[in-house]
Amino acid sequence: MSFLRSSSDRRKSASKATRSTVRGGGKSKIVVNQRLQLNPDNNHQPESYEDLKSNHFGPWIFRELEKHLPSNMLNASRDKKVKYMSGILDEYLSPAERFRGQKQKEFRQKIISNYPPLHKELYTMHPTTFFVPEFLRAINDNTEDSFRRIMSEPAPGIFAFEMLQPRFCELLISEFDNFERWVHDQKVRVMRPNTMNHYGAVLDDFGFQTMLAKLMEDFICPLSKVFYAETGGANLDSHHGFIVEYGNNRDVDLGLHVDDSEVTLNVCLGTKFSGGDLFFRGMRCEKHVNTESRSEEIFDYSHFPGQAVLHHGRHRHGARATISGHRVNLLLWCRSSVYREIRKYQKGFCSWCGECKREKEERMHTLIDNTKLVSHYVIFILHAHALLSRKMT
Ligand SMILES: O=C(O)CCC(=O)C(=O)O
Ligand SMILES: [Fe+2]
Repeated sequence: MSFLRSSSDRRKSASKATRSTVRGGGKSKIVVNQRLQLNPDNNHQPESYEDLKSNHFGPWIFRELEKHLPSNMLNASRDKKVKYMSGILDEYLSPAERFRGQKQKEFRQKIISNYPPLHKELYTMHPTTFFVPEFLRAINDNTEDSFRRIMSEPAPGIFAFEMLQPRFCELLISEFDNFERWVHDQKVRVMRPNTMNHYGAVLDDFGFQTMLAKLMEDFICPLSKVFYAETGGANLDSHHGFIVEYGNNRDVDLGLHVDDSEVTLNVCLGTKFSGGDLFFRGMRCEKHVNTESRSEEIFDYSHFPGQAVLHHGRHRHGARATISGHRVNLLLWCRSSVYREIRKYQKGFCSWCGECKREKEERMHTLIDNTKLVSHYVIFILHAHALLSRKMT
């Protein structure tokens, strides 16, 4: 999903949303539809859209867009505003995206209206029962110092901290098991979390969308604004939340990959297992995703239940084989449509990609070497010239 799509699409949609051409008497004139105001009303307090079940647009986009509504819409009912804004936002989607979105919505609605949850209390955010007190305190204090007090940064850009209460982890695994049993008994076909995990489930598909949106908005965004501001973390606006599962008759390991996310939260839920270490191999842009790692980029990490790891989605990583037991993790891929749009227009070296940095350094060295060579040559010529002119006099 991307909020603003390719440049030509965007231009087309934007002009559709703001003005239309009326032909009459051989002349054409522009009629302003007033669907949005160019300048936001910053004094207006937008509604909360946390619970919105939009497949494409996060609550953040609706909140920002609300400030651009025409004045007669600003105080309309929330439902009316949602309908109005969805109508405008949908113009930014391709027919294929709209179709996929509609299918996904129907699929989710079907599951949600039939699946009986086992632990209803998990489906709405209860910070004090979900999180350990130290994590909550750090988020409430909301400063880089308070975050760093509870986090370690064992390798650049990778943060580890205790996050979830043991009881919450237990209940989430039990809810996931219950869902798996239901899927099996009802012979429902479900989507797996991604192309690489063949087990596990998408939490957003069976009722967790609102809770996970809140998890991202209130508990991950404060961290990502500080630690990943330059790489999309400043404006995360959608998520993909899922469970992965390894062990006997399940996935064994996960090969080296990058996530479809700007920021990834990976929390180990349990249970008892050996092996399953995470391994990291440095950040790479799209162009350099398959290049070699440098020794300083190689980093392995042992995860334990309740422990969270936060990393950039383009930080290459994987999970080693789970040798024994059952390993279950909660993954939240957090995305920024604004950042993705900006990236499309960025050319040349990428400041965070290890290979771009290496290429840049190499070019700098070549440039310096060439400059040195030229200056040596110039000095040599000057000397020779001086010598010759001395001899001639
Ligand atoms: O198994 C893990 O902990 C890693 C999972 C992961 O990287 C992913 O699903 O994207
Ligand atoms: Fe991953």
